[in-house]
Amino acid sequence: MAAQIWGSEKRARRRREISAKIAQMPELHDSKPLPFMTREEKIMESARKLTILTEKMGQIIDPTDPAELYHLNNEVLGLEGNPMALHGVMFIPALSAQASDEQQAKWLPRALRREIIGTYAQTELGHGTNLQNLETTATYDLATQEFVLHTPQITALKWWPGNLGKSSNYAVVVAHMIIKAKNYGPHPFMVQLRDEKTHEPLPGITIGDIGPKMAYNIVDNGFLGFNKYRIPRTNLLMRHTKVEADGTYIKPPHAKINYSAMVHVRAYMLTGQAIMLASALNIATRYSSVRRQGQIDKSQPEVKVLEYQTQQHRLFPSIARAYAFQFAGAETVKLYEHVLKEMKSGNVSLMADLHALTSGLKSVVTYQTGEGIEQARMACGGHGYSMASYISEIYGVAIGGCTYEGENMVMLLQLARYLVKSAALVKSGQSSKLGPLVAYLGVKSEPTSLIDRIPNSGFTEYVKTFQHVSKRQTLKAADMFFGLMEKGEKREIAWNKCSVELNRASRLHTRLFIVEAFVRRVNEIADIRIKEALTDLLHLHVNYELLDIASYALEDGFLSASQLDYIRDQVYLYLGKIRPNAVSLLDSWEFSDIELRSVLGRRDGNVYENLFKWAKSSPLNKTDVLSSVTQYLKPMMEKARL
Ligand SMILES: CCCCC/C=C\C/C=C\C/C=C\C=C\C(=O)SCCNC(=O)CCNC(=O)[C@H](O)C(C)(C)COP(=O)(O)OP(=O)(O)OC[C@H]1O[C@@H](n2cnc3c(N)ncnc32)[C@H](O)[C@@H]1OP(=O)(O)O
Ligand SMILES: Cc1cc2nc3c(=O)[nH]c(=O)nc-3n(C[C@H](O)[C@H](O)[C@H](O)COP(=O)(O)OP(=O)(O)OC[C@H]3O[C@@H](n4cnc5c(N)ncnc54)[C@H](O)[C@@H]3O)c2cc1C
Repeated sequence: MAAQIWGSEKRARRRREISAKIAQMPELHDSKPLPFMTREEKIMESARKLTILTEKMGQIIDPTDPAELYHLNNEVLGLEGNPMALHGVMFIPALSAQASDEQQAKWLPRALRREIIGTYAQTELGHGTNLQNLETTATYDLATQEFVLHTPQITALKWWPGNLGKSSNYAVVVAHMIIKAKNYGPHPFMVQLRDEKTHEPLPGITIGDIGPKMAYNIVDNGFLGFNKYRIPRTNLLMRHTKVEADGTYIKPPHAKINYSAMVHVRAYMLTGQAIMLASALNIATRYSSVRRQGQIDKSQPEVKVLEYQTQQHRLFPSIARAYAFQFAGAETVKLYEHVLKEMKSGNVSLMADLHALTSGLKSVVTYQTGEGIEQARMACGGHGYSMASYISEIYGVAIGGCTYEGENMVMLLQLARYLVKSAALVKSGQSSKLGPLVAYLGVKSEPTSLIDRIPNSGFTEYVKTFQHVSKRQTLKAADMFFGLMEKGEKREIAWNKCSVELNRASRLHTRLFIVEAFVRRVNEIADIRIKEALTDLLHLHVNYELLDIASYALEDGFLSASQLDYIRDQVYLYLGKIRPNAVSLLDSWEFSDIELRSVLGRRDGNVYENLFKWAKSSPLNKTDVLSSVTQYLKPMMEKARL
């Protein structure tokens, strides 16, 4: 099963080997539990481990393999980020995709050797979503052949970029490029921020940390202002766009090609989200099979809380989602790598499809991951609320994904633009022009679902039902939009008035893709036992998801009330079938105790003793009487007694 999750037996084996090596290297372990550290201590601890990793990485992993690097990071540095998180996640990908060969030769080896630390600085205090209204300017000075970076007002301060505040000394900065008074829109520039020897900010740069956040507090998300700060013309990233010495602008082959670093993260973050969901579920499911509370049959002893159907209903559909996201994420990464290769050789025709797909997936996956992790926390009762469970940290990190790389509603609306264009093709009789991901929009469906009518139909009838609801909602939302425009409404106003319906279509389309990716994967599996276990999970997934969106299928009679009862019964049937495999389905992800960082989710199940040990190690317990008591509470009580 681990081979299915991680992509191959070799990958699963390598993960195990890497975890085993890390287990033997105490210098790479947290020196004390992260929740007991201050933010400064955590950053220091992370930097300490990071430098050891830079030295010893080659002994543990193949540093050129992103999957091994990701695993090493998760084990050693953890989810809360690290002082170089953005260096790998966005700085290097931005340089790789947007810098010319000559620029790459100059900067990439230095970045890869970690001679310099970089980040991606795009979002500002006043604007994050609407890139057209970013306010930082890069004005070309023809006389000196330099760009002058400037922050005209406080809202133009860069705000949020990870590791910008304290750790990075370089950044890819996105600024509006102005040449001879003409604004060419946002473009990426390579900018040195700090002196390489002293790490002091360079003159003309104002920089710092934006303060503590809901989670991710090891990352020094930062602010950055420029006061007429000059960089050479050749620091504009010039793989796709060029500016010649005389100010001549050569436009890129696709208007949005400079957005590729964002698409990179949107594609790769899906499996990251799946891992976080599976981690929280691993903790909750293990704990639920240790925790005994109450009886189902009063004549019997107390049961493990995992025996309760409500507990299974709370956890198991999310287990199915974690697998579904992992499989959909793996497919998306493959597609991304393919499109990137094509883009590098000048073919930009697949960018729109990839943008639409990753926009929808990013939104649905992060939202449902957040939901699943929060349910996992509640499933652990009181102990879930303790930082000893570590679930709250996983939650805080995971839901950051609903916001970064494009706020979820906004990204769903990006997918909706693609769906509406596709609907227009269907309406004008041009279904043959639909791309493969939306081809179903042009296919006539049966009048009613055959879900419970065709025995042994595999998952075909389910897929058809998902296709039907997605198609219907897409065409309905598109009709609403076209209808408003026909009535004379301006395009943008009509769009806004339909945007809730449009986003519903985007969610349904994305959920269909996730179901299809799961079905594709299960169909590929040769090992009978693995196939059986995953088929059970897929049954739970399709029935649970369908129940969740049933109103769309009920409103036009595609599903009947009796079919809904059938689907509900299937959910209960598969909850019971999955119960014996539940812990194994999560243990198959092979998270080590070091990686999980959870007292509650320990592999050995020795929860209570370790919770007590954890509580005793709280800094508050170093002394029996705190100074808050001697200074304030004790005098107060004494005064009251007089
Ligand atoms: C390697 C491992 C990675 C693991 C990762 C795990 C964890 C990550 C950890 C921590 C977080 C780290 C980093 C976070 C970083 C950031 O958040 S960086 C900042 C991200 N910011 C955003 O995402 C901003 C969101 N806004 C946008 O993307 C754009 O403004 C928006 C697309 C909303 C609109 O752009 P705009 O230029 O204004 O668009 P127009 O209205 O002019 O045009 C829309 C048309 O353009 C098409 N389009 C837009 N984007 C793309 C694209 N990327 N590719 C292809 N096409 C694109 C769009 O489809 C429209 O086309 P039509 O007009 O409909 O044909
Ligand atoms: C943990 C974290 C890490 C980050 N790291 C980085 C980084 O490394 N580099 C970087 O540059 N940035 C980074 N960011 C910033 C992040 O990319 C932005 O916050 C994000 O893109 C959302 O933009 P915003 O803050 O402007 O939200 P807003 O756009 O102000 O969103 C507020 C509300 O307005 C709604 N809204 C906005 N526009 C529309 C619209 N057109 N239609 C409908 N609704 C709309 C949204 O849906 C939302 O409900 C990070 C953010 C976080 C939380």
